[in-house]
Amino acid sequence: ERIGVLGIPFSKGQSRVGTEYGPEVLRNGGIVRKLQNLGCHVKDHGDVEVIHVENDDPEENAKNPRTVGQTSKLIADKVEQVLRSDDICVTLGGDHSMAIGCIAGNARVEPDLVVLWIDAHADINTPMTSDSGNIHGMPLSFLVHELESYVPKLPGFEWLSPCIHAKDIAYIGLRDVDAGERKIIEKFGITAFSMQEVDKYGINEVVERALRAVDPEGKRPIHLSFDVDAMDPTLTPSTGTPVIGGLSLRETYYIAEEVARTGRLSMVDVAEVNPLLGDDKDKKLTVDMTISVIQRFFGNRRGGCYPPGYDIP
Ligand SMILES: N[C@@H](CCCCC(O)O)C(=O)O
Ligand SMILES: [Mn+2]
Ligand SMILES: [Mn+2]
Ligand SMILES: [Mn+2]
Repeated sequence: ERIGVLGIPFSKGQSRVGTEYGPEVLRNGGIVRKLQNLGCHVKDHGDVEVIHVENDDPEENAKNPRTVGQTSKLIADKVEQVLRSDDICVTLGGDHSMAIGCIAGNARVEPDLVVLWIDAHADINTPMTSDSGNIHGMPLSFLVHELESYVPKLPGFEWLSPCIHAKDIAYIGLRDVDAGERKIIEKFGITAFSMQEVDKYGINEVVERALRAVDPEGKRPIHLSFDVDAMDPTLTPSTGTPVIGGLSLRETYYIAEEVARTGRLSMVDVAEVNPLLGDDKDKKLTVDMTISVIQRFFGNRRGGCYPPGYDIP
C-alpha cells in the first residue's frame, strides 16, 4: 500500500496549548520510518497550513469558529489531494476538530466511507449541546446529514456540507458522553460500544459487531478516527481530556489488526497527542504507545509479518 502521511499541527478546537506539537513528536518518534520498515511505501506530505483568524469571537457558543472552519477547509483540500495520489492517508494531529476536514476530504474521494470512531468521547455535541464550546467535542455534528437542521452554519464553515449518515458511524471506547450526545446517539440510532460493552462482550465481539453494523456486506472504505484518549491514561497520559478505565494496549492492537485485515482502510486520524502535558516519561510513553498502535494498522501483526514477496532462502 502507498501511505501518505500528513501533519495537522492544530490546537484551536480546544483550549490547551500543545496538540500543535503532535505531528512533530510523532515524526520524531519514528512513525514514517517504522511504517516503511513494514514494507509500506510511505510519503510524508508535510504539514497542513494552519489559519489563524484574529478576533475570532465565539459564535453560537463555539470557540475559534473561523480559525477551525477555515483550517478545516485546508485540511479537506489537502487530504483529498493526498488520497488522489496515495492509497491510504495517515493524519497526525492535532486536536480532534481535525476530523472535520479529514472526513470531509476523504468523503470526496470515497463517498461510501464508514467511520469507526475510537475515543473515550463521542465528539458529536452540537454548538448548542456543548458545555465547553470546544469544537474538538463537536466534529461529527458538522458531518452528519441527520444533524444538519440542529447545527447553525458557523462563520468559517460555509464550505462544508454533511457527508455521512448516522448509520455510517460506529463508536468503540466511550466512557465520557454528554447528555446531548447520548440523546443524539439514541435518537439517530448510532452504533456505540462503550467500555461497558467492551467488558460485556469482549473486544473481538465488539469489533465484529461494529464492522457488521456499519458495513454488513464488507465492502465499504473505512475512515478510522483514533483519539489517543481512547486508550487508558496509563498508556497515553499526554492528552488533554484523559478518562480512566480505557482500552488496554492489547484491545487497541486488536482493533487495529482487525481493521487492517478488512483490507478496506482508507484513512487513520491520530488525534489529541499533547506532548506538553505530563513529564518527559509520559510524553515518550504516549508517543511510543501511539506509534505501536498505528503500526498494527499496516501489517505489523503480533503473530509476525514479512515483506511482500519474501520467502525463506
Ligand atoms: N464532551 C466534552 C469533551 C470532548 C473531548 C474531545 C476529544 O474527544 O477529542 C466536550 O464536548 O467538551
Ligand atoms: Mn477523546
Ligand atoms: Mn448522503
Ligand atoms: Mn476525540
